[in-house]
Amino acid sequence: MVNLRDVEEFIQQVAEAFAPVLDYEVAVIDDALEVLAGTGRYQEEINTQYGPGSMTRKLISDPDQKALVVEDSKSSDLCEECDDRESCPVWAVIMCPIVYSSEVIGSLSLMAFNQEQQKNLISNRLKLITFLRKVAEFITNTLGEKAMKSQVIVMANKFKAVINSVHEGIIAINDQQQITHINQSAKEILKIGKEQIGKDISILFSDFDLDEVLNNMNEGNYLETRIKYRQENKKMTLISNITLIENDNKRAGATISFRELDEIKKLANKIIAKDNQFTFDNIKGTSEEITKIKDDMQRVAHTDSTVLIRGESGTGKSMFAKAIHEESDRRDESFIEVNCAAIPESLLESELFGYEEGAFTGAKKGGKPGKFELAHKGTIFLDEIGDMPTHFQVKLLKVIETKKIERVGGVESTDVDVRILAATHHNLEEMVQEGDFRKDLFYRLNVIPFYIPPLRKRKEDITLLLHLFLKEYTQTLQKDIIDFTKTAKKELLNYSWPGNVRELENTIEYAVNLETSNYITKESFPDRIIENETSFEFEDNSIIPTISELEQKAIIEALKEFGTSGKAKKRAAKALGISRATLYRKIKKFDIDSTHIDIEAKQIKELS
Ligand SMILES: Nc1ncnc2c1ncn2[C@@H]1O[C@H](COP(=O)(O)OP(=O)(O)OP(=O)(O)O)[C@@H](O)[C@H]1O
Repeated sequence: MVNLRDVEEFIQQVAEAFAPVLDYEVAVIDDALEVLAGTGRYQEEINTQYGPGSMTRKLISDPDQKALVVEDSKSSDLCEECDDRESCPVWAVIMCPIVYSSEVIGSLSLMAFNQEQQKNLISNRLKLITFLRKVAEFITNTLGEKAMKSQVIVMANKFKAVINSVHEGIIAINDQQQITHINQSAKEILKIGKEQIGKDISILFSDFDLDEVLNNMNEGNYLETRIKYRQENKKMTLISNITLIENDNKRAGATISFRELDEIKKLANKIIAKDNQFTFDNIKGTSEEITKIKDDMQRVAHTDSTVLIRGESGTGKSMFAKAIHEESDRRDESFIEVNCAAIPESLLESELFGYEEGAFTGAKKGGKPGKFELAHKGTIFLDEIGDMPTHFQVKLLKVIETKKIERVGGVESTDVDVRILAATHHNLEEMVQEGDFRKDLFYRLNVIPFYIPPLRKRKEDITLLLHLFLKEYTQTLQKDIIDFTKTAKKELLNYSWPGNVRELENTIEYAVNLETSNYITKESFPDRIIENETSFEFEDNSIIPTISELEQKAIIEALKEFGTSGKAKKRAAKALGISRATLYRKIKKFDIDSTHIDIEAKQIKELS
């Protein structure tokens, strides 16, 4: 909101400048009816406030009035309501409004204090009104300029505050490549001060060439590129966004906003880690084997030694690798996972070691860092290492031994500080024998070996995981399922789980989806689980059922066949070749739930 008081001094100077020339007294009154400036008698009235009957009030209430003229203050209607009419020394007045944005914000008047002045004032009224209106306009313009200036200052301060509060470093340059602005973050990232202002940008970024940047800009007039920054001992790669500044369709300079590559990697890593939370706590299992593996891994996590994790597919090798990284001192740095089996042979080198610009047709501008570079200071997880082509194994071995990588098409090698974790389901010893895996690489990787036993070898974990996933999927799928029927559970415990935890999880998700009752029945299992049942029981020595299990199974089958009523149990006992009392005792011992058997028997009957 503008106020005439903002230019009070200027108005007084204006009044004093033209009052003597015109030979009238001048007064400027604001919209609070206070005298702001005045000459002669009015100088003493500065800051005096007029009452509501004053002429300025009349101008304010009717903004269309171009001017008010009092030819004789004693008889004019305009002075009728004025409190000072009787004592007023003024003979005649010409008053013009001072208008700002269509609102009257004050008045400018010329006053006659004797008869001669009165006569001249009235006879020159038209000329004087035109003059006063010009002066009023001049005051308004000055006020506008002042308001604009302070608005520009406020905006510049706000802009500065915003620019200084962002994490990106921002440097603005003019058309001559001279630095015009450096924000706070840029000063901190590059460890520079404002003494760089006015200098050529190449003093900071030696490779920077505005003409070249402009040639490579895309349609939105910006370019994403990497910038190398070297200063004394400091060397860093910046990920930058260069935007063209245009004025009247001509280039006026550019802004370069940037972040340190390492900083971005850390940030991305934190976000991913937060989402996934891969810690040892997320690896479920109470079996002796899993407990020991978790304990040992937590111990070796803090070293930089290479770890090779072996085990069948789906046993959780990737989970363990992520957990090692999360437990290690590198947890705040990148964890880069590479599935060696999924990368086409021809791309392995550029994916792992990166490439320089122009290394091959289709190579990206500015080149591309490889997985090893991205994992710098962090961990690289080489999954399915057994599937890495033999000719590439030599290159990998060299990197592991020298801790240096060379980008495809590059001439310089770069140091990489990376902890290596690897995994495979292949029998690497056998592969070494067959000549499919290099012996030297095997030894380099097999520094700390871990073997994750298959699920069928740790029945305790099957039970635990069954219930964990059942709980998880009943919640996710919003089903009202309480448990597995005993038969269903047994079926699952007897299954060989060739796909291990991954297969178990999928099976439970499948069953929870299909199940319509409150208990998971074996009918909700995928066919392979049921079909695999018998072959498995005698296939693997480790899971030959015990006599007690067979006994339990026979009792359940008999109860399903004959039913669970008193009479039915008598018949079941007979069929089993045991006494009724023995049958009751065994039902109690094996905790066989008649309700489940009834549900299942009913469903079997309905299906048959
Ligand atoms: N102990 C466990 N606790 C909870 N979930 C597990 C466990 N082991 C494996 N999983 C789950 O099983 C699935 C397979 O795990 P992961 O990918 O780590 O296995 P893998 O051994 O690396 O398999 P592959 O060799 O096929 O790559 C994942 O969904 C994982 O969450």
